[in-house]
Amino acid sequence: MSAAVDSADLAIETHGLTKRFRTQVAVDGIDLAVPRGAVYGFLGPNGSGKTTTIRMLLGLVGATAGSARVLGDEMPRRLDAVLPRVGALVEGPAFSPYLSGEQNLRRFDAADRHAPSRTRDARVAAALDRVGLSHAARKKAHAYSLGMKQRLGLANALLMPRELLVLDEPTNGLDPQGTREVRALVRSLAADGTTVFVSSHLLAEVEQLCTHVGVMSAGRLVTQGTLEEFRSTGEERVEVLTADPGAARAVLVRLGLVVDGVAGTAGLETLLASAPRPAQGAGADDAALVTARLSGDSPAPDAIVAALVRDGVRVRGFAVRRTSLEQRFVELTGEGFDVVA
Ligand SMILES: Nc1ncnc2c1ncn2[C@@H]1O[C@H](COP(=O)(O)OP(=O)(O)OP(=O)(O)O)[C@@H](O)[C@H]1O
Repeated sequence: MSAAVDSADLAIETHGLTKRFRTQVAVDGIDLAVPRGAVYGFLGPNGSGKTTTIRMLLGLVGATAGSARVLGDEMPRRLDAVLPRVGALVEGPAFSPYLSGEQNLRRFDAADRHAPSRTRDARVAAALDRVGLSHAARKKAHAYSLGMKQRLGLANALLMPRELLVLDEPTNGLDPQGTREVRALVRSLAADGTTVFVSSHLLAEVEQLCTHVGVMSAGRLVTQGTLEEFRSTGEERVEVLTADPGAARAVLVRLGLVVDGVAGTAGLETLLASAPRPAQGAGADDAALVTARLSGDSPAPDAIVAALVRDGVRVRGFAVRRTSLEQRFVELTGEGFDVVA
């Protein structure tokens, strides 16, 4: 799905990246291409290999095979040059519950040999401000809500200027308010031009936040590209509710559509929900639903209806539907997605 992009324009690039645990292949030869400036949603069901990929990108675990470049440098060989430019939120940082948010950040910053102590106070204050925690800077971390803790984790990732943020399920376990806060923060960081690589098992989250998407399924990257490309690859189908399914099928075939099937009345709920109620005495009992795929050469929907009517097909309902993103994900991964926002 994705067009070739120059390596220099990529914040993350992997080739055949693989991780095997004993007999299990957790990540199976993936070729990631994350353009600089993108908000890249790394989407997949639980256990599909997202965290393992992120851990390899950050040099937290070695790859079994393949290569990875982060911000143009090979990982993990150039770890020391790369990591200072990357802010990461992988598993929540181990904050000390009895220190304040501010004290926790100072402690983490002091442990970072790239962080100048001279500017520490200002940088800690700026990071707290950035994530909206200035008011709670002196509060002990144990008194923070989950959303606040997650924002403190992001503040930690932002103590130094970063070119790339890598966030592993940043809204996992948060209540709706915390989720909104973290998403708004990610959006504002992206608006500053920071490349964001964010994993999620929530389709709605990726739709709301991301410019690009990569979909993992059982260790494989099954698709990647812009969100727009992804939306536009959904197929369009026409659905005809009719008492003359045989004649309808013949017309659709003549017009060059690929007829998927003819369903009995059991499958009609979706169409009936959006179609006008059949007139009395013309109930759906004797009707069937004929579905067919549209292609680029297919006539316009109104021409299809006209052709059906011209041939005497009694059309009781007609709809054009595009495969939803959710259906696309299910098709790609063979698994149901958690689509809760
Ligand atoms: N250290 C490990 N040892 C053995 N197997 C592992 C290890 N880490 C991960 N796995 C396995 O690799 C597969 C991928 O796990 P991973 O955590 O990368 O998936 P994920 O997409 O991030 O899922 P989740 O959202 O649940 O974290 C899983 O089957 C997991 O059990």
